[in-house]
Parts: sequence; C-alpha cells; structure tokens
Amino acid sequence: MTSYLRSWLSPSSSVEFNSNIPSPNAILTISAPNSDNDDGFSDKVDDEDEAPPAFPALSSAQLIQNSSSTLEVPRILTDRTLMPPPPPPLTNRRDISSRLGVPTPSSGSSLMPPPTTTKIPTLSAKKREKVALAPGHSPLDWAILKSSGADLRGGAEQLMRITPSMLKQHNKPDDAWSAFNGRVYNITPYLPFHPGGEKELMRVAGRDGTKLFALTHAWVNVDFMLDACFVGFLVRE
Ligand code: HEM
Repeated sequence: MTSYLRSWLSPSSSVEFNSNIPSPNAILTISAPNSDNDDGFSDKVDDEDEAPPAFPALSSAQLIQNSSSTLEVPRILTDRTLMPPPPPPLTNRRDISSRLGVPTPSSGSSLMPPPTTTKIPTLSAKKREKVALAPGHSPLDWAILKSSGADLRGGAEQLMRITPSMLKQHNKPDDAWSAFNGRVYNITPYLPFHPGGEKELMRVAGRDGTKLFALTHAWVNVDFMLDACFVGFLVRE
C-alpha cells in the first residue's frame, strides 16, 4: 500500500501526464511579478496595450459556433436574395382589393364610397318643413303672451262640455278650436306662433287632432303650450 502511494506521488513515476497541461514551473514564470519594480507592475508601455480588444472576442460563442468562417459578416446583411425589395405602394382601390383578397367594387372610381352608402335613402314619411315665423312670434314670444294674462280663450269664461258637432263650428282661422287628448283648445291665437306654419295647424281646426299631432311631433307638450287657450272637454253628442 505504502509503495503504491509513493509511486503515485513521485514525479519520476511511470504515470504519463498530458503534455498539454503546463508544468507548475511554467505557470510560475508567467505570473511572477516584474523583478524591475517593487509594486509588481512594469513601467514599460507596450504598443499592443493601447490596441482595443478584438471584437468579437476570439473566444466568443458566435465564433466558436461558426468556426468555419470565423470573421465573416452575417449573410443576411450582404445577400440581396434574402431581402426582396418592398412592394409598390397601394394607389387605388383595385390594388388594395387584390392585395387583401377581397372582391373589387363595381365602381371604377377609387374615390367612390363603399356601395352600402351610395344608395340614397327613400323618404318614407312626409318631409317636415319649418316655416319662417313673423317677427315677434317666436316660442319665447308665445310664452310671454301666455303669461301676460291676455284673453286667449276667445271670450269663454268657464270650461264647457263640447260635443264633436259644437267643435265642428269652430273651424275658421279667426275662430278655431281643436281637441287633443279629450281637451278642447282655442288654437286661433297660437296660429302665427306655430313653428310648422298656420296651414298645417289649420288642418285640425274644428275636429279632433290627437292622431295627427302624435304623428307629427309626439314629443311636444300640447297641454303645457296651450294651457292659456283651454276652453273645455270633448264629450259625446
Ligand atoms: C295645437 C297644437 C300644436 C302645437 C302646440 C304645435 C307645436 C309645435 C311645435 C312646438 C313645433 C316645433 C317642434 C320642434 O321644433 O321640434 C311644431 C312643429 C311642427 N308642427 Fe306643430 N303643433 C301643433 C299642432 C300641429 C298639427 C296638428 C300639425 C299637423 C297637422 C303640426 C305640424 C307641425 C309641423 C309640420 C311642424 C314642423 C316642423 C318641425 O319642427 O320639423 N302641428 N309644432
């Protein structure tokens, strides 16, 4: 056992060392401080000391990986076949359609809007037109007149029970009554204030205008607008 250990530790043993491994003496020679200087650094400036380090480093992973062409520029920057020229710009609708794979609209002009918006909408309802009201007949003027205390009932002093035949007799512009939701109003003073015009409003003079009113502008509060013109309730004959 002792002889085995001695033979293993002895430098003159028969064990063969790898010749690539430097001997301990060689390592000592490289790392030994410069004997000219006490601090261990040499004052001598070598030209190679100022040269920048090699890039990429000679031991870099990239170079090791591609050891066959160590200092070659990457191919993607030099080979034109890998970067084709950009496609020409899209100038018209046909180009865009073919590029996107969607059908081309039938219209030839590229400035035409999509076909869904070219159809002119049909007017199902009758066109509503506003009329120019005479000066002093704005909605605000009507509100002022209402609150002025002026007689807007056409002389009626108390509320009446009004039958359709009675209502029918008041169908002239200077004496016009109309019924809305069971209430009868004297519409004569309101005629010049009506934003839809006197002619439209006269269509319901002397009759029940509930349906026509609702069809035209159901959002208008007729009971509030004509409260000063209220003359009575619509009753059966
Ligand atoms: C006496 C009851 C009525 C009152 C208080 C009244 C009131 C009004 C008001 C406040 C507007 C303006 C609405 C807005 O700008 O949105 C208006 C517009 C109009 N009214 Fe009357 N209205 C009455 C009856 C009628 C009737 C019976 C008709 C139809 C036969 C009619 C036809 C119109 C039209 C065509 C407009 C048109 C303009 C528009 O605003 O687009 N109104 N009315």
